[in-house]
Amino acid sequence: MMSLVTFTRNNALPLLRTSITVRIQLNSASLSSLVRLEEKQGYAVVAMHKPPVNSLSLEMIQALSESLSELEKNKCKGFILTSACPGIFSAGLDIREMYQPTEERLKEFWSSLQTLWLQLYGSKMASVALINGHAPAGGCLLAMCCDSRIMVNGKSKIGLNETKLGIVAPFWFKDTFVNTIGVRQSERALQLGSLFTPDEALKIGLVDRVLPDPEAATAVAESELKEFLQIPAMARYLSKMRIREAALKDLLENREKDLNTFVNFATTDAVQKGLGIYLQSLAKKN
Ligand SMILES: CC/C=C\C/C=C\CCC/C=C/CC(=O)SCCNC(=O)CCNC(=O)[C@H](O)C(C)(C)COP(=O)(O)OP(=O)(O)OC[C@H]1O[C@@H](n2cnc3c(N)ncnc32)[C@H](O)[C@@H]1OP(=O)(O)O
Repeated sequence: MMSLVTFTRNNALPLLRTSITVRIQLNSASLSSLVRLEEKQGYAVVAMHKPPVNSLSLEMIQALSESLSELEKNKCKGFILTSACPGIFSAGLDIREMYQPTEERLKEFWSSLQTLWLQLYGSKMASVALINGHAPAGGCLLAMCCDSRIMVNGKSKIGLNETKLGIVAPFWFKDTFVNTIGVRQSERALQLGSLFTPDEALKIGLVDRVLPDPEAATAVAESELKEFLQIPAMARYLSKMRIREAALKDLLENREKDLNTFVNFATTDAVQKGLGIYLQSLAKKN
């Protein structure tokens, strides 16, 4: 099967004062076609490609994890996380993974998501989310794990809308949200399941910049990442950890408990009924 992973190589010069030449030798053959990796000068672009909406299925989550591991293995210093599906960053968790699941797959799904979050939120690499479309729930979580968020203006929305589906954002989603926009805004938005327009998101600090079109947003994402990469890497990473380490530690110490809570909660009749109705409403739209 042809791999959709695109990989262009060039003679990269180091961007980091503290780094040696950043040369990413991606093992594209072993990577999934769900994520496109592209090498740029001293950083990488990680583009989700699971049409139509980049929903985070088990395979997609694992593909993202593998891509990050590949970058780490190659001593990549930074990356831009974006989407190769027009108008969509990510529709969040694939709801079909949670609806009428087998227990075995549901556990693997959640455990893989925990791993991805630990990897992304605790990453030594600098990262910028280039949010070029809708980013509800898990999509918003991915963006919040990055060090900076650049959003393209338009009709897309971003936020943690879990309550609208009758489900509850886990504590580590909440921690990430609170660390990004603060306690009061989080408390309100989590309860209401608010989805924000780019300008609203900018106002509450959920995104850092809003640009009128994808080209302008890409240019700003690149310059933003370069700014992060110019800071001595260890100092930058340890400063990030000052904010994030408590949340990371909390999940690391409570992984099993969180997994059981999720499985028990997701498989209740009420949640299954709610997810079924939500899936139908998405299908009816079309
Ligand atoms: C006590 C508590 C303890 C523990 C917690 C326990 C459990 C809770 C875990 C909670 C975590 C949840 C995080 C999540 O991410 S939940 C997912 C939330 N996502 C959404 O609500 C987004 C839904 N989708 C949309 O709103 C739109 O699709 C979107 C705006 C993204 C794009 O709109 P567009 O018009 O462009 O596309 P659509 O026609 O709507 O969709 C195209 C097809 O894609 C399917 N689809 C969309 N989203 C999803 C999804 N998230 N999962 C699976 N499938 C999805 C949609 O049905 C269409 O399919 P077809 O009709 O073409 O077959």
